[in-house]
Amino acid sequence: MNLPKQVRLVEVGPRDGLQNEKQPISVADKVRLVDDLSAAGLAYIEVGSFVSPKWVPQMAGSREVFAGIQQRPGVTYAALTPNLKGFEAALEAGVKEVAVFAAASEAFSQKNINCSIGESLQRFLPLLDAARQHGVRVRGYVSCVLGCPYDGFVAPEQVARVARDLFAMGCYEVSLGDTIGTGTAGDTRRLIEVVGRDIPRDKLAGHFHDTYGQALANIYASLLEGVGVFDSSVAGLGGCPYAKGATGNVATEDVLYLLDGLGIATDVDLDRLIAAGQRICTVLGKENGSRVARARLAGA
Ligand SMILES: CC(C)(COP(=O)([O-])OP(=O)([O-])OC[C@H]1O[C@@H](n2cnc3c(N)ncnc32)[C@H](O)[C@@H]1OP(=O)([O-])[O-])[C@@H](O)C(=O)NCCC(=O)NCCSC(=O)C[C@@](C)(O)CC(=O)[O-]
Repeated sequence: MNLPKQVRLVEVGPRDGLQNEKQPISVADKVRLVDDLSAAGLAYIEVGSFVSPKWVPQMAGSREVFAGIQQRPGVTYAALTPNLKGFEAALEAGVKEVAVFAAASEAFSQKNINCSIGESLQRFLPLLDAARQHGVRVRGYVSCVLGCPYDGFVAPEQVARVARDLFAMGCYEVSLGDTIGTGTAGDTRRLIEVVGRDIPRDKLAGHFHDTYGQALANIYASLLEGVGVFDSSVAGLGGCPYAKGATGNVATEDVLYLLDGLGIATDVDLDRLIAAGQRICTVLGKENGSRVARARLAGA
């Protein structure tokens, strides 16, 4: 087995995990979550997004969250920005790394950011220029890489075109999002094979929602294909406001357990992570979405 020796985890819980919550979550609770995650050893945390508050009300306090967190050395605290306006707001909040997000399906692009794929890419150009000027790194996302809630099947070649454009315009890494979590390990390997013709595999990341319970299998398939960066969400929090029925991202605790079993070390303390996940679940009044956390908390 030729697995990557190191894996980088991108913790998206405070953003992807919380953006869909209907109940108000205080800035203090969001700050506590981010601080708990960094204390557990996660080195990359997506803290929030600078998007229209009419579209995603839960992320409206992102500026305050950035102001409240304890920034630990060596940890990247990132934000989602859909356009120059969002980028400028992020910059004002002191954000040092942002992510732009496109989709591989036209219908999802319209529902999520109210424009076509082509228009979204045009919007990102001035953002990437501004980011270069300010020394801000930009990550790219492609949604619906293994299926779209509106258009159904999405061809890997279409994903590859969008990913290639994001990479060519300066995104240092492209995260491939299985937004609705329908993809299988076979689909994942084919996708990486196609996208990997244009983009080095060490510049790709996997972002698997676990709606159909395939996320860990898809991560393993990605590892076999040489991808070594994965997005995950503590306690499996989340869903997507524009993908009905989608559950959260794969739980970070479950990914750690998988990696540990493969002999791939991370610097994350699983017990502290489980405590962080359980705390936010208590705040939200939700069951913990991590099977590993549930098992450990039950004494298994
Ligand atoms: C992109 C827009 C803004 C277009 O929305 P729009 O309505 O077409 O924008 P607009 O340019 O016409 O502006 C309309 C209003 O929004 C304001 N506005 C404009 N931009 C901003 C901004 N950045 N921040 C704050 N406000 C903004 C603007 O100032 C104006 O305010 P008004 O004059 O009406 O008071 C909107 O559709 C939007 O904010 N969408 C965000 C959707 C979102 O956050 N989705 C979830 C994240 S993506 C995701 O979860 C998938 C991912 C990444 O995890 C991977 C995966 O799983 O697939």
